[in-house]
Amino acid sequence: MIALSANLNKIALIRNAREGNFPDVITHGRVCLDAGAQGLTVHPRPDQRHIRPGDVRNLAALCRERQDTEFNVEGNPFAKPSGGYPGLMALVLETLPDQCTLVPDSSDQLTSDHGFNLKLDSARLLPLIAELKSAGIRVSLFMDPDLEQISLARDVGADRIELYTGPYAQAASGQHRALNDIFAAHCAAAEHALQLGLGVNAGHDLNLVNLPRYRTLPGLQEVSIGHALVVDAIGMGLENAVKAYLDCLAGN
Ligand SMILES: CC(=O)[C@@H](O)[C@H](O)COP(=O)(O)O
Ligand SMILES: NCC(=O)COP(=O)(O)O
Repeated sequence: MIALSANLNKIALIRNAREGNFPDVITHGRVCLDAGAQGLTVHPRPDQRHIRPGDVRNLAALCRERQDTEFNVEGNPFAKPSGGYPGLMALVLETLPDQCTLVPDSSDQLTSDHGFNLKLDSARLLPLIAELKSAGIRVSLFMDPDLEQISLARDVGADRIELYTGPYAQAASGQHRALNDIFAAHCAAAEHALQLGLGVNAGHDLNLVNLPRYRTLPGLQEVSIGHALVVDAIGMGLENAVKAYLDCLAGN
């Protein structure tokens, strides 16, 4: 069974558009879990454009009180603390999520748009990954489907990789020839990761149109989906949107 981890970034983005706490991120996280999502994902960024440190703390408590629910916190471990943002490592070691997905985003990026270059970052990542794992946190690295880089992910001690599916999603909305090539590259990357003993997650711009094919990726364990999930929820409601993604992942 492929786990659905609902990303709540965009709920927080709407909340931050006004003073106050409406919509309440925790309430909508609970709706996702009650609808059957196996976990929640957030990506607290230094500029706190959406998820804030308090959201991470509150969602960690929500997920802890529920059986078989995973909390996944994403972010760049090298981003400097600023304002009320304590830094990813401090926030994750304080809240102890089930999984931490390290992402090489710079602070000024609109969104995540590439995986790690471990030829450059391995030395800096090694001690951080060791520290997270010693705290009992599963570590996933946000990666492009590059076999050499995925081998380095194993070498630096990652438990899983998260395949960046942005280019796949772009191809799925355009010319199909590129889509076949890109999906084949993702399948080869997943097979390579599995042979190395790495788990395989995936995410970014997955939606109800491109997920039916992507769910056939060899050994896929978890997808984290937020942007399209929240857009779909505008039309069908959040509970129904979560159930639609779960049905899609189940092959219905
Ligand atoms: C790493 C990734 O692809 C997403 O998890 C990320 O959370 C997207 O961030 P925004 O929601 O800020 O675009
Ligand atoms: N890691 C991907 C994620 O959490 C959500 O990405 P998106 O669905 O908001 O593009």
